Amino acid sequence: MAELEEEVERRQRLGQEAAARKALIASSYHPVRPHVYNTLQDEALAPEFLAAAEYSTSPGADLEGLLQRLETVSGEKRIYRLPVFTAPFCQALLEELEHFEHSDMPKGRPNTMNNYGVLLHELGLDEPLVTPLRERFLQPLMALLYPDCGGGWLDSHRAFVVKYAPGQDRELGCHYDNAELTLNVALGKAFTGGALYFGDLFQAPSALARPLEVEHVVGRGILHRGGQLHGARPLGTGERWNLVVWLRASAVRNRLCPMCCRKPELVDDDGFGDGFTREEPTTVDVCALT
Ligand SMILES: O=C(O)CCC(=O)C(=O)O
Ligand SMILES: [Fe+2]
Repeated sequence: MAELEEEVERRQRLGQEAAARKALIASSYHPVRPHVYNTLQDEALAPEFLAAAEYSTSPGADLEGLLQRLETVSGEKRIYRLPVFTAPFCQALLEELEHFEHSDMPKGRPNTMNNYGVLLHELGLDEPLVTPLRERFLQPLMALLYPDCGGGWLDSHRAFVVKYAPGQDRELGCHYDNAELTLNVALGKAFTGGALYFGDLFQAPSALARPLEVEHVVGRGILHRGGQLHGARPLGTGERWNLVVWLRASAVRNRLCPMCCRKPELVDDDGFGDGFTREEPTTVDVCALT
């Protein structure tokens, strides 16, 4: 019980501590690649990603059409892949993240599983980079790929970079994400090993029976459901930096917490917290439209 109470208190402090780190970083951190802080421009995005997102917002777009514009890694597991950022943008973002990692700024770690890497929100990269990426590009794609998982109702996210290197974290245990949907983009550097493996949805019996191995390809992003069991194999050589965006739809998680599968009991928090809301997002009653 003491351990549990301590963990509850730790979690209750997270929001405030993150806000304090964010404020300090905003006032004293000097970026090395300031242009990654500019509002996301189409030039930063891979042509394939732009084309898939543009198709998804066009009238009459459907799943079949979108599937022609991205790679289906597993139809059965509904795992997809496509280039997300241009190589120069991946490089610039990586340089910025590495510069931050080497700075003496305070660092909140991505989650309970990763000891290295950074939270993009604390770095001030949510507003210019991740929020536009979610709203303008990921939402239309996800609405077609995963309409049943809140893909069309994404209203918050938790974005972080995970880093694997010799002498640091080298692998990631099997888990499911605190997210309805996840984007995982390999930013670099050069590395061997570190493939992702995917089982079934975590609720399924023997969900890890025959895992599917998926190699990371630098510049490409993997899309999957948050509840799909997965982990990362040990890094062989080099360093691996990946941008992970846990995408959340309050319309889905307000009904059922994706971690414990129960009706959530909410506690006030700063910012987006874990993506739950007290109010339902305004929805359009399509049956009332005539
Ligand atoms: O190491 C990876 O690429 C996977 C990271 C991941 O699954 C997570 O942070 O939720
Ligand atoms: Fe994950």
